[in-house]
Amino acid sequence: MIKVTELSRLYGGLRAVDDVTFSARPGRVTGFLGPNGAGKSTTMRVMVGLTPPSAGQATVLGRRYADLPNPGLEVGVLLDASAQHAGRTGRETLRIAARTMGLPLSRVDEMLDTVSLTETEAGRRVRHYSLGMRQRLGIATALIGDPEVLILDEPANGLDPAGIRWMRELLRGFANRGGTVLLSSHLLHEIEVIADDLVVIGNGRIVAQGTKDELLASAGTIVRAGAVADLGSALAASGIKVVPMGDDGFRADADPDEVGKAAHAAGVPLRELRTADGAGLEEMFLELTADTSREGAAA
Ligand SMILES: Nc1ncnc2c1ncn2[C@@H]1O[C@H](COP(=O)(O)OP(=O)(O)OP(=O)(O)O)[C@@H](O)[C@H]1O
Repeated sequence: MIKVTELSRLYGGLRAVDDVTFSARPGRVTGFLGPNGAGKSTTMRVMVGLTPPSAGQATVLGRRYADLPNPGLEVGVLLDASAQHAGRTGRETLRIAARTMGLPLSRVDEMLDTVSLTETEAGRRVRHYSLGMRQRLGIATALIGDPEVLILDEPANGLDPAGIRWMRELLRGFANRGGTVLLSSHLLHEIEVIADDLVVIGNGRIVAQGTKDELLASAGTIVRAGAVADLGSALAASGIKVVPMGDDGFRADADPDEVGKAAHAAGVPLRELRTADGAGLEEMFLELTADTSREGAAA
């Protein structure tokens, strides 16, 4: 369990993290989603004691990270795969992690196997690793202490499609065994396929949170018609809020039944009527973060 309570972190006048509250629960993968500069990394750095909060707190398994006696046995962390010591081999990196945590060195081979780094690759220096290999090594280091909680910042960066699928299955298995996973991403589709719960952040503030299913359900209905102006009037007359989609339709804040009835009552023939589901999450993400993303601000 990870709990973040009324957390703020200021850099000079900038509120990088602004009164953020959420939790990540055991048995679930929680996706921490937001555009560049939203405050994801800062929040995660506070969680693992690398950055002090300006206000509020973050606890892992009921305690501040700094108060965990042997944190690697409870929380696996991967914040920046490129920050690993470039002069060490993969195997050395894992041996040091195992020694620091007081683990048998047999864990090193187990972890190399888990993340599919070969014997030869494990013998190479990290400076010669690709980003994807560094991510695998970082995940191996995070998992070596057999922790209950995983905190991963953009773990899919640099992984090829097969690597992304592998990681997805690994994290799913971890959560299914009762583990807590928090992973950040600015890649909506990556998060959408893996996460059970979502926390969306923009400009340091939480803009939406809930189960993925709840957020998808609240994404509304896609509706299109040849007579798009008439459709707009019909929906407005029924008190249904809409956002334009393309030049012939809307995303409506209502379920398809209501939208269909409103169009039917006004005699507007429809081209399309469906729940927004998967496609809606992207739109919701862009909408929720429109005030906060660079593109939104520029627009
Ligand atoms: N040490 C620091 N000093 C000053 N400003 C900082 C520092 N660390 C982060 N910031 C600022 O805080 C804000 C949030 O940054 P953060 O790295 O947490 O965002 P992020 O959501 O992880 O973004 P990305 O997806 O690009 O990694 C940004 O405006 C960033 O410039």
